[in-house]
Amino acid sequence: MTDQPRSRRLVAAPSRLPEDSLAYALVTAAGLIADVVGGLTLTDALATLWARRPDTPPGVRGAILDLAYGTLRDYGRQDFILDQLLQNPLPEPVQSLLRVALHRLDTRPDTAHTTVDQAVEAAATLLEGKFKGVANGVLRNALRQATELRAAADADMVAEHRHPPWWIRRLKTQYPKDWRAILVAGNTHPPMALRVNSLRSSRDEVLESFADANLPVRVLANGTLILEKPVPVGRLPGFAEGCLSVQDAGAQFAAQHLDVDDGQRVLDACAAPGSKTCHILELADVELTALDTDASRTRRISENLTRLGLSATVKAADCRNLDAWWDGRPFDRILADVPCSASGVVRRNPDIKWLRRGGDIARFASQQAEILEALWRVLAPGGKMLYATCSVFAEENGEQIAAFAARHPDCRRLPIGGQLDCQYLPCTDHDGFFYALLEKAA
Ligand SMILES: C[S@@+](CC[C@H](N)C(=O)[O-])C[C@H]1O[C@@H](n2cnc3c(N)ncnc32)[C@H](O)[C@@H]1O
Repeated sequence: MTDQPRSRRLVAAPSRLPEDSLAYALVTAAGLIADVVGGLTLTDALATLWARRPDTPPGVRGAILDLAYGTLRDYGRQDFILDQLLQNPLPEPVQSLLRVALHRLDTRPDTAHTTVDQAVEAAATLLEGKFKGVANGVLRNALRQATELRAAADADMVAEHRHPPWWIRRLKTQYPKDWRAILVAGNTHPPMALRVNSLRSSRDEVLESFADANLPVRVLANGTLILEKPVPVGRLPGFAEGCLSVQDAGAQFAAQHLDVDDGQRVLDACAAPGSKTCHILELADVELTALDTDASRTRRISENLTRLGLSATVKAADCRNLDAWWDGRPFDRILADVPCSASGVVRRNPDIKWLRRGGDIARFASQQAEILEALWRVLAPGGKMLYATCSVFAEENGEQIAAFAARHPDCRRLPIGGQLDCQYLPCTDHDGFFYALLEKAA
């Protein structure tokens, strides 16, 4: 995905394909991939798709999502293979249809011929069917040359690791030992992780209800429940009653590391959609202000608070603009869960790795530095601020905090689990997160 003009071009699946056919899922997923190639996030592309086709049955939605997410996880590999098979890229969305079909050939070799037939059916409905023959030829060549193509892809850095070159190089420099494991984790399917709302239920009660519902689950050291197989939230016993929330185990460390106590005044400065806000309120009886600059996303904070039976003051404001939201009373605890590259959560948002550019990291870092400066002013003497990102890049994490501490003699860094830079690398159990706890001199 190179620097393309950011455009919206969702492709409507032609109605003559039956909705429950593989061809329909392939062509619809191809439209989503073409949107991402055009610069849209997958979340936005999906929102548009479901708004246009609200009656899509759950099974069809699932098939489209699997293909779209899987294709974006593997994107670098399919483009490498298409480069070997095509003289010039085909116009969108045909090129993306081939990406999706290659992804399916790779992951479902048992149904290779069905995939090719259905992809050709799908191609017949795009751009007046002009590329049906080419699609057929390319996919059949991909099957015939599978062994050679696989070997060539394994020898190419981007095709092998399925991340952009600048990203791989950065990780190699910053994590000489772990870069490969980080990339592998970024290409896996994320687990469905849950948080128990201790105000509404106990972990034992939840475990019992899951056993009754035949939903196998395991418990991590920080209390996170990991479902063996993801299910729609509607099937989770106790979800509607506010006993549970969906939240990655790495994200659950935020409220746990903030060190909150009853009666404190707490600020969650970048709070939407409010997962960590709610977790803090489940852990302690505090007076909490939840801020977010994005007014549409602050509504999600309020919805989550209501579902879980919690309350906080929710405001839409840029936390750097103190005049817009601060009443002058300092906070005992501040969570600064700042906007970041999200490089630690690419397995959940695989479009991110292709949409980001290397230069974005410095832009995030300077925005984060501004947020830290503003929030330090509203922290009470003796108070603590937890800085958090879901990034693995040092510029946004250790380097950011080292520079901040150097600028502020009244800042003392407190260890978390024995470490000043608490970097959780993405792995089977959790996404990648960074935490640093800062105390202001009394
Ligand atoms: C990592 S997300 C927060 C996730 C949230 N803490 C949670 O756990 O649900 C970062 C958030 O920061 C918000 N944001 C970005 N810049 C901001 C600013 N200057 N002031 C307040 N919020 C900001 C974004 O709108 C986004 O919702």
